[in-house]
Amino acid sequence: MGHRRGAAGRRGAAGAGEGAARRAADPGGRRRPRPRDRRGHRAPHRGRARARRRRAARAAPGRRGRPVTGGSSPAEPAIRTRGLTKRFGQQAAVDGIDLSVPSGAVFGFLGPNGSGKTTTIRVLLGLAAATSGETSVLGQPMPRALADVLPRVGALVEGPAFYPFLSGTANLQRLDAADRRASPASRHQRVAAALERVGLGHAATKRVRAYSLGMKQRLGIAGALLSPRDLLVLDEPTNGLDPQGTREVRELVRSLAADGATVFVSSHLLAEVEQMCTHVGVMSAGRLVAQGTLDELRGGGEAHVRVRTPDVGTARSALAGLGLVLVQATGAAPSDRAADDAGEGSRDGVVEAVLDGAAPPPERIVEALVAAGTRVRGFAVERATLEDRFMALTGEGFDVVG
Ligand SMILES: Nc1ncnc2c1ncn2[C@@H]1O[C@H](COP(=O)(O)OP(=O)(O)OP(=O)(O)O)[C@@H](O)[C@H]1O
Repeated sequence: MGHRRGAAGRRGAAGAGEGAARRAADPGGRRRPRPRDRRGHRAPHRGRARARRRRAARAAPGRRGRPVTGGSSPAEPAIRTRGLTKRFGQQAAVDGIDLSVPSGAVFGFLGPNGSGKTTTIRVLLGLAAATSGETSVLGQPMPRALADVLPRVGALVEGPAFYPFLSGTANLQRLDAADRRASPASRHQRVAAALERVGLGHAATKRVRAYSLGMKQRLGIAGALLSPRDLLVLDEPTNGLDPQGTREVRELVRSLAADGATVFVSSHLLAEVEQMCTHVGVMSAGRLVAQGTLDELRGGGEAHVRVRTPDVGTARSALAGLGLVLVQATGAAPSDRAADDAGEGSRDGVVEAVLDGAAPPPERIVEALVAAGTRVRGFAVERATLEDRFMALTGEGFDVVG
């Protein structure tokens, strides 16, 4: 169960806070100032951004809400790595991972503490250099295309840090002012829109020290949304939140994806990932041990058939006769029909077998059991839960509370 670490701990451990997240979200403007016109004013980017938005809208006409800005094909993964490795001395914190995050997915990056999630995110955002391997983000090679890609990526890494004595609006205005590409003339609208988007419009003038943790986290996400983004990278956005705050952030994350952005969200909470994600990648000790849609991962678990009967021996023979591999047979073996007939009753036992692709359908199995003389008192086809599956993959438990 829980190995939760507080937001302050996270900041301390990774040695970066708002500055890093902000740089991650927006380094292009700082590193590559826009050219100036004859009067010394910076050339506006608005026309280019509009053109990009129009292209994106044509590429993904079904999407609603805030337009995406990207030029990458929808079929192209939003994030792809090949053999990505990050070593700290002898330790491989990330060990040759091949990650593929489909465009438009809400991708849950799940793993126990210390499994390499934050390190991967830091490499993806150019906050740390990979030791080896290849990475592309929004269809462009990283870190080569960092300056082009990062303005299209909103990030919340290491938890948000704000001035507690300033209002939500004043904090976001300061953040926006640090973005050299952002026009001061439209700052007010941008900040108001971002606050509305995360449901903080009503608390815009309130000082941040009076915000709940969930509100602070949503303010952090608002900071990542000050300009349109194609990809949002959120590192444990519900860490340390109470159930209400967790619910608020979870709903927000789902709605961001509905707007058309790809959302890459790390978590050590299985239930959280199940509730808000369409896809999942599972990290264990630096390795990516599984990835796919939630259904694919669920389907990856073996299905079993469980029969409750007093006729354990008969059931075993019938299932074996159908070619099923028995995994357990417990209880009232051998069959004691005589005891039953004498009104003494017989104890039920359980016979369980693996249901692989070659197995007959459940109704045929029941038929065969009954034909063999098994008194079937219970019959179930059970598939491994995601939790069973992840336990098997990682050898560790996950927090299951949301
Ligand atoms: N700067 C660093 N120097 C040395 N080791 C590091 C550094 N950053 C991370 N590590 C180590 O790399 C491993 C992976 O850490 P990482 O923070 O990526 O895991 P995580 O899955 O994000 O865990 P958490 O959920 O606790 O943040 C850990 O063993 C950690 O101690």
